[in-house]
Amino acid sequence: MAASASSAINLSIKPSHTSLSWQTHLSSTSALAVSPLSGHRQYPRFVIYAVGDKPTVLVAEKLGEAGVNLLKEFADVDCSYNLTPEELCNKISLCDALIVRSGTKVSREVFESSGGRLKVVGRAGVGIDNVDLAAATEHGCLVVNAPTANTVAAAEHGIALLTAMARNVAQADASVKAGKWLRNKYVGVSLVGKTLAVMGFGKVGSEVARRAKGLGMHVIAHDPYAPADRARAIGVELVSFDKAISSADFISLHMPLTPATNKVLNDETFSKMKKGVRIVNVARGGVIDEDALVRAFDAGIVAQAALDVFTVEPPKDSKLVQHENVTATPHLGASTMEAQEGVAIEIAEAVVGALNGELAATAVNAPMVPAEVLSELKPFVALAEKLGRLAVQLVAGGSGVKSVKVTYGSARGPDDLDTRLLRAMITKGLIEPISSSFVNLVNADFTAKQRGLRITEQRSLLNGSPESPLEFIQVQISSVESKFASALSNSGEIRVEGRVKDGIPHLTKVGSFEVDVSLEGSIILCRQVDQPGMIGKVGSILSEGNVNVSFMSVGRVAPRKHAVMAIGVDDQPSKEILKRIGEIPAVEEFVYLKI
Ligand SMILES: NC(=O)c1ccc[n+]([C@@H]2O[C@H](COP(=O)([O-])OP(=O)(O)OC[C@H]3O[C@@H](n4cnc5c(N)ncnc54)[C@H](O)[C@@H]3O)[C@@H](O)[C@H]2O)c1
Ligand SMILES: O=C(O)[C@H](O)COP(=O)(O)O
Repeated sequence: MAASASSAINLSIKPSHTSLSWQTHLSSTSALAVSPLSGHRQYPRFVIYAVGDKPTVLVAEKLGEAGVNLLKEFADVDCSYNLTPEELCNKISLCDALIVRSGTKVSREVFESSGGRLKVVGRAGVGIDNVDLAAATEHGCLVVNAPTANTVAAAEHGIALLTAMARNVAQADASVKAGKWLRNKYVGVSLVGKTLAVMGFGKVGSEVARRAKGLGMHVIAHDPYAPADRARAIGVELVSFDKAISSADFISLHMPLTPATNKVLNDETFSKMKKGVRIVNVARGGVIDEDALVRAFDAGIVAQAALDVFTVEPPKDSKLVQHENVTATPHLGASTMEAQEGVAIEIAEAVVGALNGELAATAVNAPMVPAEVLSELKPFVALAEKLGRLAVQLVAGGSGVKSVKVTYGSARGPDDLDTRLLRAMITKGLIEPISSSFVNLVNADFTAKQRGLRITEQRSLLNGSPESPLEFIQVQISSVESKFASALSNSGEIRVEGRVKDGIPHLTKVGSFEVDVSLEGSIILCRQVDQPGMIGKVGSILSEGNVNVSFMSVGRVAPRKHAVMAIGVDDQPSKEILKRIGEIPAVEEFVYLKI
């Protein structure tokens, strides 16, 4: 049995194709999108996460009863509140999903302690600043949130704080209860005609703006990412940061806590504000430099502040909380009966869906793939993974699998084919057979980058009908040796190509040889001198070994020259059977591949 042979057919893109290419240097975050969607969407079942018989869900903070009941229909539910970080780390290796609110830090240690079992973190609310998203992604753990159910509650609390602060409600209440009657001390300020700057014009910010307009305020907003037409529709002018803070009588904060918004109100920005400005914060404590706010009170810049959120919660020995011009609430923005019920249902549905293998509409660290795109790509997703598995099993040595080129043959325009899912599944197929990594849509790009695997994607634009999203997928691995030399293209890469036929993935090219074998079970690839009786010889050896053949096809260079036989088998042939195939005189090389 010889080790190699040269390929006689040159695989090239057909003359009718034009070639269009783009390259994706994979990074851990570039392909990930924060969900722009709100509300519930049903995605088709699409198993990406390993699912046990009955998963265990740890609910680490109080969750509305309806949500807990929904979880119980599907999973074993462990409601354990007030866990220390150590207790959480100890428990987590027994859990498939974790549900938290803002009071639990889901740190890198939590993911590391999970031993790979934790597949979903559900944040029963909006802010995900308490979840280490990078660590979640690296560990292939999906993070979902419940972004819509508490919007109105937070906006109402913002308005409650705004009006209570302006009329000293909390301070006056405390003094009356202390037996005092200080009518002159607690003279307030009016809201009507005053300028309110809404910082962060998202879901909560725009609801606050709407309500403040109803109170007769002049509302402006700052949000670098908000669409101007949404602001216009509510009658709000979008302005620069400096204009917003310098012209406002009241400032209400509604942006997420990010590196860009961390301590965005600080000594410098307080110094630009009008004297006597009043500040409301129902977003995140970290957007205000709390020491600078105390200094701004002392300097007479800020007259009052109403704060629902703090850098550290609960705040410890805080000069700020004790300040007489501060109205404080213990992170109550989302705490209405209605919001908590809604959030509990929203997160329970998202977590159950994710454990069932659905792609969550509220995924925070995975690409959002619309339902219709998913359903048409589904057979190609299976093909992509199988081609990755086949290609990597053909590698015999060389400099390691470092550079992989994927070509998608499609009649669709470049903007019409979302390849993130396909790329993730090819990556899964390439990496899982040669490592202990568990690769899914969440961590595929990250895992590839970690392993130094560069995947470039290229489109071969075909002339045919754009009805089907794809005609073929081709996977090429460069700078490696192959254990089946016929799998090498003329330019020396391992090359496999497949198509979907009647919904079933097929291998249609190996190196330069055209074959046609369905990618089910396993495959024997065998190169031989093309001569009569070869199919019979191999077939009878397999049948003597009780190996069922599901599919067989032969691709050849020319009659009586070299041919590659692809044989689909349902059962694993014994070593003895494989040896006997190799001993057939006309067989030049062969390989058995598990798909
Ligand atoms: N206190 C509570 O209980 C409570 C309840 C709900 C939400 N929240 C918090 O309120 C905030 C807003 O929630 P949401 O549901 O409206 O989120 P959202 O994502 O709908 O809106 C946030 C907005 O902030 C904008 N933004 C981002 N960076 C900005 C920047 N540098 N400057 C100005 N704007 C910026 C975004 O473009 C977006 O429009 C979050 O921090 C959330 O955690 C708190
Ligand atoms: O981001 C949020 O949704 C709010 O801050 C609510 O947080 P909570 O769920 O801890 O009340």
